[in-house]
Amino acid sequence: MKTMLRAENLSKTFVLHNQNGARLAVLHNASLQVAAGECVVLHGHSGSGKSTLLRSLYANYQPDSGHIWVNHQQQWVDLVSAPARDVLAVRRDTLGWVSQFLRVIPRISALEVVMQPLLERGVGREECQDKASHLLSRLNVPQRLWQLAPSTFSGGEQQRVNIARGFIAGHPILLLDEPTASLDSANSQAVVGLIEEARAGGAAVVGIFHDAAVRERVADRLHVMQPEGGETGQ
Ligand SMILES: Nc1ncnc2c1ncn2[C@@H]1O[C@H](COP(=O)(O)OP(=O)(O)OP(=O)(O)O)[C@@H](O)[C@H]1O
Repeated sequence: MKTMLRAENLSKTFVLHNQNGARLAVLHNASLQVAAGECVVLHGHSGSGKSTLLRSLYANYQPDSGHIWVNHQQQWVDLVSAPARDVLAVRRDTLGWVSQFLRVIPRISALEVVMQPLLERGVGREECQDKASHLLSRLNVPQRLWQLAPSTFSGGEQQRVNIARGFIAGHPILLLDEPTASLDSANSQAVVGLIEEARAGGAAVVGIFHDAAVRERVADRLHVMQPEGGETGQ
């Protein structure tokens, strides 16, 4: 199967400058490969570095060493050393991200928030709107909310807008940070359905899922984080 994402020997130590320079070694030579059509779930105790690894894969955190190779339009790009404009291009076309929380933009409607990643690719408004409506319906976001800004939505409603936004562009690689954390079981099932479809369509998925039932259903493989600040592959 085609490899889409290859992280090699990632190390990350946080230095807390405002706390006497305390150092927290979180990742030590973490390596991970994900193929098209595969879902790898990061697994380990609280504080073992799952979010740190996932954020590094999205280039939100800069590792101290190592490489993050992304198969971007048939070319390998190393996110650790790529210039910012290349990171943005990879995020627009190849690497999708669903965070735990929606970053709400005042006065922008839920529909518009969901459409944004596709609009940025130059897709026509009508098609974006159709896809956004379809996703919001699947995720049970009531139509009366679609034209409203999500700032007043419940936590679960905001999260479902966030998930619709994360899935709309059909990115070939998807990074999912606890996408079902604030959802009830019916809505979790809807998200699981989206993940399964994305995977069947060839997406490479890396995720964190605290819900064991969701994890067992979506994971092809677990990537076990090594306790005590170290970390190993699979
Ligand atoms: N931005 C940061 N600055 C300093 N320390 C951080 C930062 N982000 C994470 N850490 C530390 O790194 C360690 C790993 O955190 P991380 O959030 O990656 O763990 P996790 O496995 O995702 O945990 P959980 O399952 O509880 O969400 C923790 O000890 C945390 O305090």
